[in-house]
Amino acid sequence: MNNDNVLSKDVLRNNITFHTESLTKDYPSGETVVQALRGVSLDIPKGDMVVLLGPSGSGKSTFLNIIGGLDSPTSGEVYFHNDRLSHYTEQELTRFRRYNVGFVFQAYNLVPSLTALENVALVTDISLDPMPPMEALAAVHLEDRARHFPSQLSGGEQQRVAIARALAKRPEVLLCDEPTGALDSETGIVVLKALQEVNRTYGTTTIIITHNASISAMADRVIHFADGQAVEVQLNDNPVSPEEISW
Ligand SMILES: Nc1ncnc2c1ncn2[C@@H]1O[C@H](COP(=O)(O)OP(=O)(O)OP(=O)(O)O)[C@@H](O)[C@H]1O
Repeated sequence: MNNDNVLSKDVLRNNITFHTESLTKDYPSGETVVQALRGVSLDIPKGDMVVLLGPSGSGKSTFLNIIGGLDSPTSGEVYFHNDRLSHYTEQELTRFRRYNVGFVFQAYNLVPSLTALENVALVTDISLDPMPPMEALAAVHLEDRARHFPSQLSGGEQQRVAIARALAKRPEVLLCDEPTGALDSETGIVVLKALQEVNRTYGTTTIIITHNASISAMADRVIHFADGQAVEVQLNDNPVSPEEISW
């Protein structure tokens, strides 16, 4: 990393995990271009539970992928604290993801031939200061399923293993793209409860994309996307527990 990637001292943002400025992302599509993001400027404070809401195609996943270092913007800036991700090389992005970001997707992406514990341990092998895999499973209340294979676990349990795997490297950030998208409401609530507990216990900044507006009741901050822009940010002083959400 060179000095160009460090924000100047007068705007140091220790309590802001992500800061974006006029972020755009264009995808070529045949003869035309899809403008997936059209100038997104946001702050995501450290430790917040954030929900991203918005219609299909409004740019939520594109935004998440860019702040998570999986993709690069066409223009604009992304800072992770004082580090300018938008100018990182591929190698720097890989290191950023490895040490700072846990991803949870709608598909659990567990290795079928490994037990729950072994799936979590895969990640701790390449981390700087990992959690013991059993501790990560305990954080999502799955100690008693540690020796089970994915096929022996329910969908909700598999998603909780995926959360444990993301958590085990002690990331500052958990980025979750439709984590309950494949689950029924009862199971979805258990998964959201696991995410809320992780956020509160470890202070992990947690960003959840969902189509389900009722989930926003558990967030500290709700960001509404429409047509490639963040059109509204709502702050919630009294986030509820997932059990209180009417689905
Ligand atoms: N890799 C890509 N190549 C081309 N177009 C893309 C690519 N990724 C996203 N897009 C387009 O960018 C726009 C925003 O997509 P994005 O997936 O960010 O929206 P979203 O709000 O997450 O939608 P959903 O809720 O359906 O997942 C869409 O029009 C989409 O088709």
